[in-house]
Amino acid sequence: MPDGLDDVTLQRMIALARQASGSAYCPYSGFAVGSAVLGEGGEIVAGCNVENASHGLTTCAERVAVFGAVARGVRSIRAVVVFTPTPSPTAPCGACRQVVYEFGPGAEIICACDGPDLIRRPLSELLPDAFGPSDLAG
Ligand SMILES: O=c1ccn([C@H]2C[C@H](O)[C@@H](CO)O2)c(=O)[nH]1
Repeated sequence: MPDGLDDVTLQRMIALARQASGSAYCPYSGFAVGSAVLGEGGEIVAGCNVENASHGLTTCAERVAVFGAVARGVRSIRAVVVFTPTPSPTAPCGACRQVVYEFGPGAEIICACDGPDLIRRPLSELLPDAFGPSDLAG
């Protein structure tokens, strides 16, 4: 796996993402999501989904976590955990994959849930041939 995410850090990320899902503001969907982002220096920043009465302004947990990490100075993301309190794991939406790519093209994505299954994939598999900063360089 990219950058060898150790099990202690992974379990800590899952615990923080699970805790963050408890703060989700999701009165419209009832679908609570928590996320935890691991920065290059080992910092972990969590987020939850925040819905809005306009629906279109809803922000996913992963983006809340990424933006929170960036606001704390993180510029390189090693891994992202997505937690849903469901029997099987949920993969991140396309918009969140693109946002993670900006700061972590080599990141590992881990999808955890209340059941035993865990999805672990490099972002490069979830978002192949991605558009990114280098496409604007020329
Ligand atoms: O990867 C995902 C997918 C969905 N949601 C949120 C958005 C919305 O609040 C609810 C239902 O789509 O789940 C996330 O936070 N992350």
